[in-house]
Amino acid sequence: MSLIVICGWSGSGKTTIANILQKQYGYHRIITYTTRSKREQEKNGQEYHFISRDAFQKMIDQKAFFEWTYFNDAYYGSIKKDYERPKSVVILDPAGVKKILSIFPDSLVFQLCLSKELARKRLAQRKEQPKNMEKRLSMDEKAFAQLDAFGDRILSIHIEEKDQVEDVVAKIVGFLAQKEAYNKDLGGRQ
Ligand SMILES: Nc1nc2c(ncn2[C@@H]2O[C@H](COP(=O)(O)OP(=O)(O)O)[C@@H](O)[C@H]2O)c(=O)[nH]1
Ligand SMILES: Nc1ncnc2c1ncn2[C@@H]1O[C@H](COP(=O)(O)OP(=O)(O)O)[C@@H](O)[C@H]1O
Repeated sequence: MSLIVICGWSGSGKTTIANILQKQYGYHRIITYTTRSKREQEKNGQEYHFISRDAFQKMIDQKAFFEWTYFNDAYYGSIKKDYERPKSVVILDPAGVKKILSIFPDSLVFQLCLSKELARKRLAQRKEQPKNMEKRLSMDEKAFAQLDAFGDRILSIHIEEKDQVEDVVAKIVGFLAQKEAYNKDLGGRQ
Protein backbone atom coordinates (compact mmCIF):
# COMPACT_ATOMS: atom_id res chain seq x y z
CA MET A 1 0.00 0.00 0.00
CA SER A 2 1.36 3.43 -0.80
CA LEU A 3 -0.43 6.01 1.25
CA ILE A 4 0.67 9.62 1.17
CA VAL A 5 -0.41 11.86 4.03
CA ILE A 6 -0.14 15.61 3.68
CA CYS A 7 -0.26 17.86 6.70
CA GLY A 8 0.65 21.42 7.51
CA TRP A 9 -0.70 24.71 8.81
CA SER A 10 -3.68 26.32 7.25
CA GLY A 11 -2.58 28.03 4.04
CA SER A 12 0.49 25.80 3.59
CA GLY A 13 -0.90 24.45 0.29
CA LYS A 14 -2.20 21.00 1.31
CA THR A 15 -5.35 21.16 -0.79
CA THR A 16 -3.59 22.60 -3.82
CA ILE A 17 -0.93 19.87 -3.72
CA ALA A 18 -3.34 16.99 -3.07
CA ASN A 19 -5.39 18.16 -6.07
CA ILE A 20 -2.29 18.11 -8.29
CA LEU A 21 -1.28 14.64 -7.07
CA GLN A 22 -4.80 13.49 -7.91
CA LYS A 23 -5.18 15.16 -11.29
CA GLN A 24 -1.66 14.91 -12.68
CA TYR A 25 -0.12 11.92 -10.94
CA GLY A 26 -3.04 9.50 -10.69
CA TYR A 27 -3.32 9.44 -6.91
CA HIS A 28 -6.68 8.50 -5.47
CA ARG A 29 -7.69 11.38 -3.21
CA ILE A 30 -9.30 10.28 0.03
CA ILE A 31 -12.15 12.70 0.55
CA THR A 32 -12.74 13.16 4.26
CA TYR A 33 -15.91 14.33 6.02
CA THR A 34 -16.41 17.64 7.79
CA THR A 35 -19.03 19.74 9.51
CA ARG A 36 -17.27 23.04 8.74
CA SER A 37 -18.91 25.42 6.29
CA LYS A 38 -17.95 25.09 2.66
CA ARG A 39 -15.61 27.81 1.35
CA GLU A 40 -16.59 29.70 -1.77
CA GLN A 41 -14.14 27.87 -4.04
CA GLU A 42 -14.85 24.39 -2.62
CA LYS A 43 -17.13 21.74 -4.10
CA ASN A 44 -18.93 19.10 -2.08
CA GLY A 45 -17.27 15.75 -2.81
CA GLN A 46 -14.04 17.32 -4.11
CA GLU A 47 -12.30 18.84 -1.06
CA TYR A 48 -14.63 17.27 1.51
CA HIS A 49 -17.95 15.60 2.01
CA PHE A 50 -19.66 18.50 3.78
CA ILE A 51 -22.18 17.09 6.23
CA SER A 52 -24.27 18.32 9.17
CA ARG A 53 -23.31 17.82 12.82
CA ASP A 54 -26.22 15.40 13.21
CA ALA A 55 -25.03 13.34 10.27
CA PHE A 56 -21.46 13.37 11.63
CA GLN A 57 -22.68 12.29 15.09
CA LYS A 58 -24.66 9.45 13.49
CA MET A 59 -21.52 8.30 11.71
CA ILE A 60 -19.61 8.38 15.01
CA ASP A 61 -22.38 6.33 16.68
CA GLN A 62 -22.32 3.82 13.81
CA LYS A 63 -18.52 3.59 14.20
CA ALA A 64 -18.17 4.59 10.55
CA PHE A 65 -14.99 6.60 11.14
CA PHE A 66 -11.53 5.15 11.11
CA GLU A 67 -10.40 8.26 12.92
CA TRP A 68 -11.96 11.64 13.57
CA THR A 69 -10.97 14.92 15.15
CA TYR A 70 -12.47 18.18 16.41
CA PHE A 71 -10.67 21.29 15.27
CA ASN A 72 -11.62 24.96 15.30
CA ASP A 73 -15.30 24.30 16.11
CA ALA A 74 -15.75 21.64 13.44
CA TYR A 75 -15.52 17.87 13.16
CA TYR A 76 -13.35 16.12 10.57
CA GLY A 77 -13.13 12.37 9.93
CA SER A 78 -12.10 9.70 7.47
CA ILE A 79 -13.54 6.26 6.86
CA LYS A 80 -11.65 3.00 6.78
CA LYS A 81 -12.65 1.63 3.40
CA ASP A 82 -11.21 4.73 1.74
CA TYR A 83 -7.74 3.66 2.89
CA GLU A 84 -8.01 0.32 1.11
CA ARG A 85 -7.28 1.66 -2.38
CA PRO A 86 -3.61 1.69 -3.37
CA LYS A 87 -1.87 4.94 -4.33
CA SER A 88 -3.95 7.25 -2.19
CA VAL A 89 -3.41 10.71 -0.77
CA VAL A 90 -5.11 12.10 2.32
CA ILE A 91 -4.93 15.40 4.21
CA LEU A 92 -4.92 15.03 8.00
CA ASP A 93 -4.28 17.06 11.14
CA PRO A 94 -1.54 16.04 13.63
CA ALA A 95 -3.91 13.79 15.60
CA GLY A 96 -4.84 11.97 12.38
CA VAL A 97 -1.18 11.69 11.37
CA LYS A 98 -0.30 10.00 14.66
CA LYS A 99 -3.16 7.54 14.31
CA ILE A 100 -2.34 6.67 10.69
CA LEU A 101 1.35 6.19 11.49
CA SER A 102 0.41 3.76 14.24
CA ILE A 103 -1.79 1.72 11.87
CA PHE A 104 0.03 2.11 8.55
CA PRO A 105 3.67 2.60 9.55
CA ASP A 106 4.75 2.55 5.89
CA SER A 107 2.70 5.57 4.95
CA LEU A 108 4.68 8.59 3.81
CA VAL A 109 3.88 11.75 5.70
CA PHE A 110 4.83 15.08 4.18
CA GLN A 111 4.60 18.15 6.38
CA LEU A 112 4.46 21.45 4.53
CA CYS A 113 6.34 24.01 6.63
CA LEU A 114 6.25 27.75 6.10
CA SER A 115 6.58 30.95 8.11
CA LYS A 116 3.51 32.47 9.75
CA GLU A 117 4.02 35.53 7.60
CA LEU A 118 3.78 33.50 4.39
CA ALA A 119 0.80 31.52 5.71
CA ARG A 120 -0.97 34.85 6.41
CA LYS A 121 -0.28 36.03 2.85
CA ARG A 122 -1.65 32.79 1.37
CA LEU A 123 -4.72 32.85 3.57
CA ALA A 124 -5.38 36.44 2.59
CA GLN A 125 -5.28 35.31 -1.07
CA ARG A 126 -7.91 32.74 -0.12
CA LYS A 127 -9.98 35.60 1.34
CA GLU A 128 -9.76 34.33 4.91
CA GLN A 129 -10.94 36.87 7.54
CA PRO A 130 -7.91 38.24 9.51
CA LYS A 131 -9.41 37.34 12.91
CA ASN A 132 -10.19 33.77 11.89
CA MET A 133 -6.77 33.52 10.27
CA GLU A 134 -4.84 34.36 13.47
CA LYS A 135 -6.94 31.93 15.51
CA ARG A 136 -6.35 29.15 12.96
CA LEU A 137 -2.62 29.75 12.80
CA SER A 138 -2.09 29.77 16.55
CA MET A 139 -4.16 26.58 16.89
CA ASP A 140 -2.13 24.96 14.12
CA GLU A 141 1.15 26.10 15.70
CA LYS A 142 0.21 24.39 18.99
CA ALA A 143 -1.20 21.26 17.39
CA PHE A 144 1.80 20.71 15.10
CA ALA A 145 4.22 20.92 18.04
CA GLN A 146 2.82 17.44 18.95
CA LEU A 147 4.49 16.06 15.83
CA ASP A 148 8.00 17.11 16.90
CA ALA A 149 8.45 13.75 18.59
CA PHE A 150 7.74 12.00 15.27
CA GLY A 151 10.46 13.92 13.47
CA ASP A 152 12.11 10.94 11.81
CA ARG A 153 8.77 9.58 10.52
CA ILE A 154 7.79 12.83 8.84
CA LEU A 155 9.29 14.43 5.75
CA SER A 156 9.32 18.18 6.18
CA ILE A 157 9.15 20.32 3.09
CA HIS A 158 10.18 23.90 3.73
CA ILE A 159 8.28 26.33 1.58
CA GLU A 160 9.46 29.82 0.77
CA GLU A 161 7.62 32.61 -0.94
CA LYS A 162 9.50 32.09 -4.22
CA ASP A 163 8.49 28.40 -4.41
CA GLN A 164 5.84 27.68 -7.00
CA VAL A 165 3.30 24.93 -6.31
CA GLU A 166 5.04 22.87 -9.02
CA ASP A 167 8.36 23.10 -7.11
CA VAL A 168 6.71 21.69 -4.02
CA VAL A 169 5.02 18.89 -5.98
CA ALA A 170 8.34 18.11 -7.71
CA LYS A 171 9.99 17.60 -4.29
CA ILE A 172 7.25 15.18 -3.23
CA VAL A 173 7.22 13.29 -6.52
CA GLY A 174 11.05 13.19 -6.58
CA PHE A 175 11.10 11.65 -3.14
CA LEU A 176 8.46 9.06 -4.13
CA ALA A 177 10.43 8.10 -7.25
CA GLN A 178 13.64 7.72 -5.21
CA LYS A 179 11.87 5.54 -2.68
CA GLU A 180 10.35 3.36 -5.40
CA ALA A 181 13.75 2.90 -7.05
CA TYR A 182 15.31 2.00 -3.70
CA ASN A 183 12.57 -0.58 -2.97
CA LYS A 184 13.00 -2.12 -6.45
CA ASP A 185 16.75 -2.31 -5.95
CA LEU A 186 16.26 -3.93 -2.56
CA GLY A 187 13.75 -6.42 -4.09
CA GLY A 188 16.26 -7.30 -6.82
CA ARG A 189 19.01 -8.09 -4.28
CA GLN A 190 16.86 -10.39 -2.18
N1 LIG B 1 -7.69 13.81 11.62
C1 LIG B 1 -8.26 14.35 10.54
N2 LIG B 1 -7.93 15.61 10.17
C2 LIG B 1 -8.51 16.10 9.05
C3 LIG B 1 -9.42 15.37 8.26
N3 LIG B 1 -9.81 16.13 7.21
C4 LIG B 1 -9.15 17.31 7.35
N4 LIG B 1 -8.36 17.31 8.44
C5 LIG B 1 -7.52 18.40 8.97
O1 LIG B 1 -8.36 19.37 9.54
C6 LIG B 1 -7.67 20.63 9.59
C7 LIG B 1 -8.60 21.75 9.13
O2 LIG B 1 -8.86 21.62 7.75
P1 LIG B 1 -9.55 22.81 6.94
O3 LIG B 1 -10.69 23.36 7.72
O4 LIG B 1 -9.86 22.30 5.57
O5 LIG B 1 -8.48 23.97 6.90
P2 LIG B 1 -7.13 24.25 6.08
O6 LIG B 1 -5.99 23.71 6.90
O7 LIG B 1 -7.14 25.74 6.01
O8 LIG B 1 -7.26 23.61 4.73
C8 LIG B 1 -6.43 20.48 8.71
O9 LIG B 1 -5.29 20.33 9.56
C9 LIG B 1 -6.69 19.18 7.96
O10 LIG B 1 -5.48 18.50 7.71
C10 LIG B 1 -9.75 14.04 8.70
O11 LIG B 1 -10.55 13.31 8.11
N5 LIG B 1 -9.14 13.59 9.83
N1 LIG C 1 3.37 27.29 -3.66
C1 LIG C 1 2.40 28.20 -3.74
N2 LIG C 1 2.62 29.40 -4.28
C2 LIG C 1 1.67 30.34 -4.30
N3 LIG C 1 0.42 30.18 -3.82
C3 LIG C 1 0.12 29.00 -3.28
C4 LIG C 1 1.08 27.92 -3.21
N4 LIG C 1 0.48 26.85 -2.62
C5 LIG C 1 -0.79 27.26 -2.33
N5 LIG C 1 -1.00 28.53 -2.75
C6 LIG C 1 -2.22 29.33 -2.56
O1 LIG C 1 -2.29 29.58 -1.15
C7 LIG C 1 -3.65 29.48 -0.68
C8 LIG C 1 -3.75 28.38 0.37
O2 LIG C 1 -3.52 27.11 -0.25
P1 LIG C 1 -4.40 25.83 0.14
O3 LIG C 1 -4.02 24.72 -0.79
O4 LIG C 1 -5.86 26.20 0.23
O5 LIG C 1 -3.83 25.54 1.63
P2 LIG C 1 -4.33 24.56 2.77
O6 LIG C 1 -5.19 23.50 2.15
O7 LIG C 1 -3.07 24.00 3.36
O8 LIG C 1 -5.06 25.44 3.75
C9 LIG C 1 -4.51 29.22 -1.91
O9 LIG C 1 -5.00 30.48 -2.36
C10 LIG C 1 -3.52 28.62 -2.92
O10 LIG C 1 -3.91 28.88 -4.25
